[in-house]
Amino acid sequence: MSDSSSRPPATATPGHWSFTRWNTVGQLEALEVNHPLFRAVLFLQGAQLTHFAPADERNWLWMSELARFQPGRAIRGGMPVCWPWFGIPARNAPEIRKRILRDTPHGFARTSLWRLEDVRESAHEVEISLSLHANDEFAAVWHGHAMALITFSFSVRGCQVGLTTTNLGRDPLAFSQALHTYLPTEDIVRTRILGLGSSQYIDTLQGWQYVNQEGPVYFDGEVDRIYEAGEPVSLVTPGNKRILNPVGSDSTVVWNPGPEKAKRLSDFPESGWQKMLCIETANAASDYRVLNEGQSHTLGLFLGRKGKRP
Ligand SMILES: O=P(O)(O)OC[C@H]1O[C@H](O)[C@H](O)[C@@H](O)[C@@H]1O
Repeated sequence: MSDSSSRPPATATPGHWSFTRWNTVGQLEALEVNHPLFRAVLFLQGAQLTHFAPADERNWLWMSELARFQPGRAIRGGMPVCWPWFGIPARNAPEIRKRILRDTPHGFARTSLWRLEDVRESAHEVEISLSLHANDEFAAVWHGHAMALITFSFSVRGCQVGLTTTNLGRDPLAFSQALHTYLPTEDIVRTRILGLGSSQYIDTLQGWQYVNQEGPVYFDGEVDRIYEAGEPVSLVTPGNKRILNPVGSDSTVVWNPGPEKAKRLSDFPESGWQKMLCIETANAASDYRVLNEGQSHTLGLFLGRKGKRP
């Protein structure tokens, strides 16, 4: 269900662009970028990217065929923004937990309406910025005052994302977060991640104990790990090689629900776990951040082809 037009939704700043237009998908507004060199789809809800690919290539992001596009409902797939906390509140540091008033995972940014700040287009690149002002409007959910500004830069080389958090409150702000990238694979058991080989991880499925990673990460069933590493990683699937270079991150979450959890997940096909995985560029577990009044921190990533740099 999609209605393409260049008419902005009532809440958005109008703009005149060559490659970017408004599109309604289900009940949500999205910006659709159809540049001669690449295509992208970015939702105002959650500032969630659901599609990025160079022209004539398939989506570099995995999207659930059961995803629903409804106000207040997390979109299953693409690149959800987990902010201002990652994971379940109970597993966050006390300074983060004390600000959380509703027991929902991954914060409220992914289900909130972001504001379009800017669209900048050129012959080689399109940049889109959106903001979320977390103030009294979120007082029932979270106690704090902060601004999130996210910028996506799309080019034929790949997709760059920068999420800057600024503490607008007086007290120190502790927060955790992730750019929760869903990636496709042709076959999860023939998929591996390189670059995490000399780190340790928290295995959330084994009582949150620390485990040393040796060699590439392989998948054979459910995987849910927080690596204490912010190094560039490579994803090698039977058909593709991608790189994911983090910025401002010292933790990387690797997740695949496996066959049992797949049945319990919302908007997720039962066999979907065989065709996807998540590599989440994060500030999670002990890598959470604290900002004093007026300070900012940027978490970012570059998703590209292996062997090519931004
Ligand atoms: O179902 P969601 O709230 O979107 O969470 C999906 C997944 O996100 C992260 O990767 C967590 O580590 C997982 O434990 C969780 O299942």
